[in-house]
Amino acid sequence: MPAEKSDQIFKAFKQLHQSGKKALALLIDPEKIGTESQFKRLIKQAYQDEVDFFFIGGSLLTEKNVDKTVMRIKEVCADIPVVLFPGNVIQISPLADGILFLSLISGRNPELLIGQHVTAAPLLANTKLEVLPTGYMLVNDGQISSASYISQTIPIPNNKPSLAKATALAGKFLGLQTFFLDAGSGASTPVSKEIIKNVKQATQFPLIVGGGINSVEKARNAWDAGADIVVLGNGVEKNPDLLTEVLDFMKVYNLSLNVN
Ligand SMILES: CC(C)=CCC/C(C)=C/CC/C(C)=C/CC/C(C)=C/COP(=O)(O)OP(=O)(O)O
Ligand SMILES: O=P(O)(O)OC[C@@H](O)CO
Ligand SMILES: [Mg+2]
Repeated sequence: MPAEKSDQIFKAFKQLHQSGKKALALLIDPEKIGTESQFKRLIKQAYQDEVDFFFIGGSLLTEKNVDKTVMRIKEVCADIPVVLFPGNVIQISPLADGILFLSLISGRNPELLIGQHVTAAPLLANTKLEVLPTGYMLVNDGQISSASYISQTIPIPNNKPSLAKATALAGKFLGLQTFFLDAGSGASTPVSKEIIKNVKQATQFPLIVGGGINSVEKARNAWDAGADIVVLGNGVEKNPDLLTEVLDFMKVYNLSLNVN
């Protein structure tokens, strides 16, 4: 019998989308977490600053330590959702709360549109992980990111909102219910406001935006354009104070929207 699944994470995503309240996800790369004490400090900081979600994953993870990373987060804060953001099927951990079941709809690589999913589905059915069907779109101006290289796909050009909109609409018509626009980790230019606006307006579903967001201003641009959840990865790896700065700003931003 398949394990019973909760729908708490998708409910939280929908609540954000419906209320207009903004949220932040901290992306943890299990292979870039530094020493035990540095990692504990970061997770405690995220907890105190009230981060909304932890995302865990990477384009290419070479050590099998996703389980251990989830456990170490849960030891410090059990009540913040830990969501897998997997580059492939071996990054599944039954200890997390949910999984972004990404289909790379900006690409034409069948393995990442449906292949990994067929391998993962029976495993996921036997876990309590909440499965979040997510249209994953890489958007970039030609810079090769780990995700575009590993997936061997061409991102949607950042100045072609009509292509992004058509792709997202196709994802919506296929039944996807969350969308993730990613410029790729460490991108020099984040996803454009125009693309975020178009995809949000076309899908009317929760929207996650990440890649190259390494300042309060870039986070604000993404939220202003329609992102519900902004993802921070490399920026916080380089400067943990960025997390506090962005979360402090987000609280004021949400107060100004009067949606708390
Ligand atoms: C459905 C399942 C289980 C797997 C399929 C997953 C898909 C479609 C993946 C799409 C392509 C891909 C390789 C995505 C990776 C996204 C990710 C976790 C990026 C995190 O950043 P990195 O690209 O690892 O950044 P660094 O190079 O900075 O480490
Ligand atoms: O590491 P950064 O540039 O913040 O990107 C995060 C994530 O969206 C990458 O897939
Ligand atoms: Mg990585």
